Amino acid sequence: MEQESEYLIEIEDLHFSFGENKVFNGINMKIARGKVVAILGVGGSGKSTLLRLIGGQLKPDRGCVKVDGRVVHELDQAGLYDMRRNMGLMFQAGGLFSDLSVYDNIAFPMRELTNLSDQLIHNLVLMKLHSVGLRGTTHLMPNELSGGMSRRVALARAIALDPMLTMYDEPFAGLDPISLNVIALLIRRLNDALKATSIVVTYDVSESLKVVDYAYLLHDGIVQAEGTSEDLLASDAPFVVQFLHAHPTGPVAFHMKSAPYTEDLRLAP
Ligand SMILES: Nc1ncnc2c1ncn2[C@@H]1O[C@H](COP(=O)(O)OP(=O)(O)OP(=O)(O)O)[C@@H](O)[C@H]1O
Repeated sequence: MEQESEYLIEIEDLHFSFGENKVFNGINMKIARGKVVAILGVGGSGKSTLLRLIGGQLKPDRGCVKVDGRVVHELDQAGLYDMRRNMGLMFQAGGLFSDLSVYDNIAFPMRELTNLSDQLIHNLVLMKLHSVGLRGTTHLMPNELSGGMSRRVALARAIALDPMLTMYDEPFAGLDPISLNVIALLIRRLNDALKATSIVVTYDVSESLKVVDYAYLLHDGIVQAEGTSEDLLASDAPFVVQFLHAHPTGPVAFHMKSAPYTEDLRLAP
């Protein structure tokens, strides 16, 4: 029997463009099973695009993403379905269904993707809500929750089917510092309790580095730096220093790539 790799995700020489816009120019990553890994980068550096390549919603131009040993872009429909069933995704700002109660939001993936009985679903929904500290909110509608609470419900929904991989896209965006801390610790705790693997995509460096095992810094289509939180915090590489300490000047330019200003102005009517 083939031996299981230590790595759940292996990304090899990944190239990807949206038309002329080259988002990845040869990315390599290895994400070990059981770990919580941060993908860090400024807005537009391709973090969400990377999640879509891992989930098989996009296909690489070159290179590949392997999940659990299988090349994602070579999977057929059944293979993709099977893989996605084992992935939990928490979108930016939670993405709860606004017309479903908290209970029904969490039951939704169980009803859609399993044949579990209503009784079992009931118990599982309560267990998931209990794990995020919100068992008392089953009857509430999303618009009755605070930002931090709705993020916790979204987290419970992301882990509804005990996924082998949970991907969090900007889980901290728009939260107050206490809620943010609660979510970060929950991501860590749930990952360890489920013996799962998690990817956290975020620009929130300080919060994520407190709870992750490893982090990758994306910029200009490549991995600019990687390492444990300790490695990155101790690094004196200019890019890492600028990014970690949010300096407005340094290798990360304020302006997006564009034609020279004078040329652009001349084009104006
Ligand atoms: N569907 C799309 N079609 C065309 N271009 C896209 C599409 N989605 C993203 N892009 C472009 O790809 C690049 C990477 O975007 P992406 O959303 O992955 O970055 P990000 O790091 O997640 O940004 P943010 O933190 O702001 O969400 C950007 O230049 C963006 O404009």
